[in-house]
Amino acid sequence: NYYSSSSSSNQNSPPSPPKLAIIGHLHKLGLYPHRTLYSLAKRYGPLMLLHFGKLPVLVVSSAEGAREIMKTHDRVFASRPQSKLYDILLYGCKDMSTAPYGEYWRQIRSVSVLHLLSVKRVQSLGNLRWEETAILMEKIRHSSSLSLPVNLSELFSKFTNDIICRVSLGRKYSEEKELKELMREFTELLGTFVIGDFVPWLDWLTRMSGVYGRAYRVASQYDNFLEQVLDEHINRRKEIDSNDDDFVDVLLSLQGMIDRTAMKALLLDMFSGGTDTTSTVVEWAMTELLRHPTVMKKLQQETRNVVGDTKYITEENLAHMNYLKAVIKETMRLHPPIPLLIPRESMQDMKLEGYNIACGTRVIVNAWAIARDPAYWDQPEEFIPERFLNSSIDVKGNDFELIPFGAGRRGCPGIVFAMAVNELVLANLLHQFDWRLPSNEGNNYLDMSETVGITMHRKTPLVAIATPRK
Ligand code: HEM
Repeated sequence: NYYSSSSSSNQNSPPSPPKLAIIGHLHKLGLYPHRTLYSLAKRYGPLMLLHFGKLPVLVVSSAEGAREIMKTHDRVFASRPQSKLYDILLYGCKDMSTAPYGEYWRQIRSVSVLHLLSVKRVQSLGNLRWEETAILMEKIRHSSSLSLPVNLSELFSKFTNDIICRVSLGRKYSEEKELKELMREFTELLGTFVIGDFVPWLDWLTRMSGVYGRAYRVASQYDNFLEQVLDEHINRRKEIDSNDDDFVDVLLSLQGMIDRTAMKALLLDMFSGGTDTTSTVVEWAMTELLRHPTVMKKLQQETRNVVGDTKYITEENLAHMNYLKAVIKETMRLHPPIPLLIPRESMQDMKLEGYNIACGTRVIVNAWAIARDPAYWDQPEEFIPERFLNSSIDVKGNDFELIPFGAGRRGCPGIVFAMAVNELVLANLLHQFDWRLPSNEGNNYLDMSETVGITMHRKTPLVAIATPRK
């Protein structure tokens, strides 16, 4: 018998499904871990203990549980699990998102929050967002004038990548094919599952597969690129005294507070944390709007009410668009870009709701499951933005039934940045164009399959036809 039985009584651990001898519960994860873990949680409860290899993993699937982890005991659960692949790709986990809890993390986080991602800093990037949004709208107008369908997934991905590149590095790199390929490979590697992290003696399987070799190559190529960017900026800074500093300029001005490796690692965070996440929100929002024409009409009505016949929506206009905000929240409820958030790790033995949780336990919060739990949401599977109109629930990490950005001291520091982009682009897409699917089969035929890497996006690209609004 390869299975050992449920260990709910084991030293008073949380309930646990039967597991296999060596790999524990790893075989249970399947292609869509957020879905399989949700099904398991329905059976074993909102605090469930799994084992990945020998490693204990606490899976949290209720808002109350999430509050315990990310608020009540936030400090205990404020570390991140280490992985050999992250070590290779992220300068020995010198970036913010994978750095273990401690003085180094605290320092780079406070520097970034203050200088790179603050409300003031994000506001100062308004012109840049505006220019890139205008370019995106122009591309759509062009396709529309030729009666061509628009590949929205591709456009959104390029749009957010261009914004992040301009903001962080000072210019776009999307025409540089090699770099684009490098970024794609980097993201793919970050999302790769490595068995050796859980069952060390099976690490040879990963080595054999060539993943580590690829990671070393990608890390070295990326390092060359970032070194070049840093040098270019240092030389340029000597020549001109520019007012529109990009992130690299800001980081260089902080020399002494952070070193060169930290700078490069933080730049990698911007790409891995900021690009795909932001574009998938717009991608899923447009998907849901195409499936719900009445919601789309209502949103278009709102933009009309606010700006009338004026062609563009500006950032000042957004403050008056409550329905737009509700549409974005509802999109993030049903399609959180990182459905299982980024895992945490506990730093001491403790008791949680009567259960013993050992130091070093990995914690997965299933934000996807919580956001569709009928205990908190009416008609949870339906896309109904109206539910947010007379509600104070927000995505900022205070309402634990909706935590697409996580919460607490390790919660996402890019939230203001991401929301500013999402709101502006979605408002303009709807204000400037009418949208329909290319086929005449009706909106219910729109493929809703997901893929999961680091982020959860559409499996097939979203293609739609735009007509400029009169
Ligand atoms: C819609 C867009 C985004 C979503 C859904 C998102 C989601 C998340 C989530 C779930 C976490 C983990 C939170 C936790 O452990 O509690 C996180 C962390 C992080 N995010 Fe975001 N993010 C987004 C955009 C951005 C942007 C635009 C940036 C930067 C430009 C960014 C940078 C980071 C960083 C650096 C961390 C690690 C923080 C730490 O460990 O201290 N994110 N994000």
